[in-house]
Amino acid sequence: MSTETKIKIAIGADHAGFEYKELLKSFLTEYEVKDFGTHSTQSVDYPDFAHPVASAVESKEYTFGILVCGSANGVAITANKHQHIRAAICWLNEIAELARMHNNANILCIPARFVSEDLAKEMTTTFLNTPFEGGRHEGRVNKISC
Ligand SMILES: O=C(CO)[C@H](O)[C@H](O)[C@H](O)COP(=O)(O)O
Repeated sequence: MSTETKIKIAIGADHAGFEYKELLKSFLTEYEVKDFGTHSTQSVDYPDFAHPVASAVESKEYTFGILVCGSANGVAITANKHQHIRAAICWLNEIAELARMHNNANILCIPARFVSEDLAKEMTTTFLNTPFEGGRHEGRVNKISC
């Protein structure tokens, strides 16, 4: 039994992202993942699930967040209302990489209705394994918070 501490991930979705959330939970075996819901495909309101994930990351109890909805717009708009959250909508693997390298994003937002399951998994792996570059990007990121 490894005693190595696992990186903690907060994950959430609305009904449109539910199936991808379940897919990613089963994929993220190397992490400690907390599921903030929703727990079915019954229609729900995305802010009810994006806010708790954003709060969990903002508190630093969780290192990263993953949010999934149909277009990713709803969860991203909601999460970015939180002062210390940088939620990035990603639809290409390179965008997920740049979200971490250049923007130090701490929440990955996935548009379930517009990307394949394989791409969702690829972007998640990239996002979680790409460090922030710092340097010229540090000052830019520090200017984001009002
Ligand atoms: O916020 C969104 C749209 O920009 C999300 O994609 C939601 O998942 C979507 O609005 C849900 O749509 P539905 O018709 O209620 O399933």
